[in-house]
Amino acid sequence: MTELTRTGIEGLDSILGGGIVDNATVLISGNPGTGKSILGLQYIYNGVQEFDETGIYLSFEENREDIAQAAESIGFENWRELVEDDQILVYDKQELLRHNDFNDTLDLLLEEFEEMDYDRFVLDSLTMFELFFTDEQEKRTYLLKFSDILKANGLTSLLIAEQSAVFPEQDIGLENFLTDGNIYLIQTPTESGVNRYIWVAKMRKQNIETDIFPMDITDGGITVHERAAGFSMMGSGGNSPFPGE
Ligand SMILES: Nc1ncnc2c1ncn2[C@@H]1O[C@H](COP(=O)(O)OP(=O)(O)OP(=O)(O)O)[C@@H](O)[C@H]1O
Repeated sequence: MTELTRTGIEGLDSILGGGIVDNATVLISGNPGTGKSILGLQYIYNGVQEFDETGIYLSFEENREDIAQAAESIGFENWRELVEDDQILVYDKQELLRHNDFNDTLDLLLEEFEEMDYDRFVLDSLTMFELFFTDEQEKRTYLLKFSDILKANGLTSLLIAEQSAVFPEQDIGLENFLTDGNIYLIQTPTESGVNRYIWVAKMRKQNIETDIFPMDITDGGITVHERAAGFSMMGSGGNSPFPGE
């Protein structure tokens, strides 16, 4: 039987058919503010708190203090303790961008991963790869190497990408072809705030629900409601049904 890594996010695991297949690499995409970082933090935090699994959180976007504050503000009050205890390993932007050579930094990281025994991995975000690798072939080769090493080290990974929900057949970044799964976070403006949605568009080897489901972000993080939102990305003539997408 396939072993699954549960996200522990209410509603999401059942949409995923139980969780994410162990050692898979899943792309989490969405516009700014859609909840990608919160999903990443929650995945790592739940792993430790609920499933006794360790996690690596790697951020090119924020420093260690910002990450801890974000975790605390969403209700993960013992985040710092878990980091001090090495149950969560954080690499922040200051550490990652310390070396002049991005390639060297990545190689050093991958070497370190090979000596570690962690279960979960989050990268926030892939934008750094876009900035660094101007050559598509080079980027593709590197991303394949990166994802192979994550898998070989038993890490079940979420890679965060700044991109809106689009059709898989359309203009879509190369990294979509290198991952085992694609999850999109979507928000639409309302008079009083935003409506939030999650769409599991692809998950290799898993029987997933491909409807779009509403979700909320509250204290405690993301909750997914298992009542489909009543629209789909399929058959809308190439245009996203979401205003603002
Ligand atoms: N405690 C909370 N209750 C409700 N909403 C919250 C809470 N904390 C954060 N949010 C909402 O979560 C969203 C931010 O989520 P997050 O930072 O994960 O987004 P993101 O997709 O990673 O954005 P970016 O790409 O800009 O980093 C904001 O819209 C904010 O309003």
